[in-house]
Amino acid sequence: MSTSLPPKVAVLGAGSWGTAFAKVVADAATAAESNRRVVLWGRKPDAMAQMASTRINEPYFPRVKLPDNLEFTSDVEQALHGAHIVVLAIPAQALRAQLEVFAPLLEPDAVLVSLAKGLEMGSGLRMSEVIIEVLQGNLVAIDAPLETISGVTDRVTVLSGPNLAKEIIVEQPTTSVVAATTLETAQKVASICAANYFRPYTNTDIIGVEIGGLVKNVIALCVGMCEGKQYGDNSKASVMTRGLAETTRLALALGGKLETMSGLAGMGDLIATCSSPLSRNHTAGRLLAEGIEPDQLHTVMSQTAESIKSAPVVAELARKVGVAMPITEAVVEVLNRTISVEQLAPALLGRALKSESDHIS
Ligand SMILES: NC(=O)C1=CN([C@@H]2O[C@H](COP(=O)(O)OP(=O)(O)OC[C@H]3O[C@@H](n4cnc5c(N)ncnc54)[C@H](O)[C@@H]3O)[C@@H](O)[C@H]2O)C=CC1
Ligand SMILES: O=C(CO)COP(=O)(O)O
Repeated sequence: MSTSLPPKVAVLGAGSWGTAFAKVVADAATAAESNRRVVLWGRKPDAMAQMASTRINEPYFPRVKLPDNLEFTSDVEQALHGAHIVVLAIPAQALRAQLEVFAPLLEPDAVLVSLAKGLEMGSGLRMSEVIIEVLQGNLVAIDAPLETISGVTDRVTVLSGPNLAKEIIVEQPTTSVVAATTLETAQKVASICAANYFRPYTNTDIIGVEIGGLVKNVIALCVGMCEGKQYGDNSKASVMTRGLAETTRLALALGGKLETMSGLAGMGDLIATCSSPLSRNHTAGRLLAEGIEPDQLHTVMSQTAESIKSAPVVAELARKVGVAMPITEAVVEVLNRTISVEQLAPALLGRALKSESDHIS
């Protein structure tokens, strides 16, 4: 990358979180009096042209004027040219196909930041694993040196935490976590998104941060069902707490760290998503309890609720590594229509009694 160009961040995906996060990065640049460029890319040319002229993302945040230093484009080549940090705000199941298009256009030293909270159907891979696989595949295809190929791992980072986009877009204060293989890379990413209403922490537990973020969506779906059934706070607190227990079991089995699960990407995000009517996963659960069929959810909501597709993949991964995840299994049964929402509580409460500290089941 030429040193004469200003630093540049590209945010790919102009949905709810991509737009809100691009605003965070643009505001962070202003606060730091940096000449860093921030570009938001979306796949729909008309929508991006309208955003460029009005500075408003009408379908998602019709009342929010986006910052003057945020650029908009539907031309991915233009977005990625000179970008030293590339943020991926594309839903989990679409990420691989999109990244295969983006990969040849990336700057060779670009750091990637994954915002998605899901597991890939079919492969069962976490998003950081999908990104590494695609980027390395692209480098192998062009016969890149081995150290360049293995170096990809250190350029892939994850950002997760209690980050409801609808709160962040109106600048309500929050925190988040950036995870990378090295603290140095995590700090580099944290430095471009530290705004006066957004405080990113850093750690090196990519597995824990990703598992916390994606499993809490499944738990939020279950809490949403409680909400829809008008169960009270005892029920919801029980699902959240036991949900964190099974999330922790899975994270540890995969190599994640215990302390991550009581941090922002574990407990923090779980509390935010399970408690908030703004959460799409929580909303999806409530709608199921109100009688909407699982295959109608996406149409009714018109926004991504990752747990609908990730829940069966989480359950499969847990079975593969020998971890019991009863709440996740029960949610999958509701999504498959093997049991009804009414049968969810009896199915969970009727299991054999056990010690609370039993880490196996
Ligand atoms: N909205 C939120 O509050 C937060 C969302 N996330 C995660 O961020 C990810 C993205 O979610 P949202 O932005 O909320 O979803 P969204 O449903 O608001 O937007 C998704 C965007 O991706 C675009 N898209 C869909 N398929 C695409 C494809 N094949 N290629 C390019 N673009 C495509 C859509 O056009 C849309 O603009 C999800 O994994 C979600 O779990 C994480 C934290 C907060
Ligand atoms: O991940 C989120 C908050 O941290 C957003 O949750 P939803 O995808 O359920 O809206």
